[in-house]
Amino acid sequence: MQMASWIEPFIETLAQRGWATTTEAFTPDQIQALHQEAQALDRAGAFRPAAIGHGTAQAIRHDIRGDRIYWLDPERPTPAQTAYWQVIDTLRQRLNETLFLSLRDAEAHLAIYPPGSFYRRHLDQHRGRHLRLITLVLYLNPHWHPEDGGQLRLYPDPYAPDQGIDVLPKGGLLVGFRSDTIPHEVLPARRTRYSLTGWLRRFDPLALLR
Ligand SMILES: O=C(O)CCC(=O)C(=O)O
Ligand SMILES: [Fe+2]
Repeated sequence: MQMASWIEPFIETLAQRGWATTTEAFTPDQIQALHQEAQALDRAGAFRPAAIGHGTAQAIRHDIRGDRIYWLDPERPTPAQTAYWQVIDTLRQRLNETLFLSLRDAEAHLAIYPPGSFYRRHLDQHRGRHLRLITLVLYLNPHWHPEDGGQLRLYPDPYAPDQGIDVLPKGGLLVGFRSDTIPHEVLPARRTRYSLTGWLRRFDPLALLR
């Protein structure tokens, strides 16, 4: 199979400036299928309020993070999720080959931000745990406009830490950025905002002890 043409420039840009976007990773049909799945799962009550922190320090804090989430089970993918994992895995392998990363696996959750909700500025690595290296956010929102809010604001420049770059969460857009170095936030959404967020993780030596 020929390598999808978006992958090489996406990885090169990600390596150079720490973040990259593409609209070519998924077809409109794939995005629509994932969006419908998210809505059906939500109607079935499958989403849970997202917590902050890790382990026993977990807490629900709507003043920090107001989305609800549904973790995908990579062992039991739906057809729409199979297509998603294939793209994520191709990207993971290609990142390993070109940047000599040792990305071992991925985890991903669907997220729904109801109107008025947001996620304050943060990094995607949990304190004391450095497994997540690359964050990949795929947006599932048809017809999203600037007045709908919900922008992802990235702060990629350590020398201008408050200079943000806004990304509109339009359906079909995939954003990748370094989980360890790029602070980011989700601005308040004015419509229900759908996304599928994945993290590429390196090998966890502690897993051998469990
Ligand atoms: O949905 C987004 O644009 C980013 C979400 C995020 O930062 C996270 O889930 O850690
Ligand atoms: Fe994040």
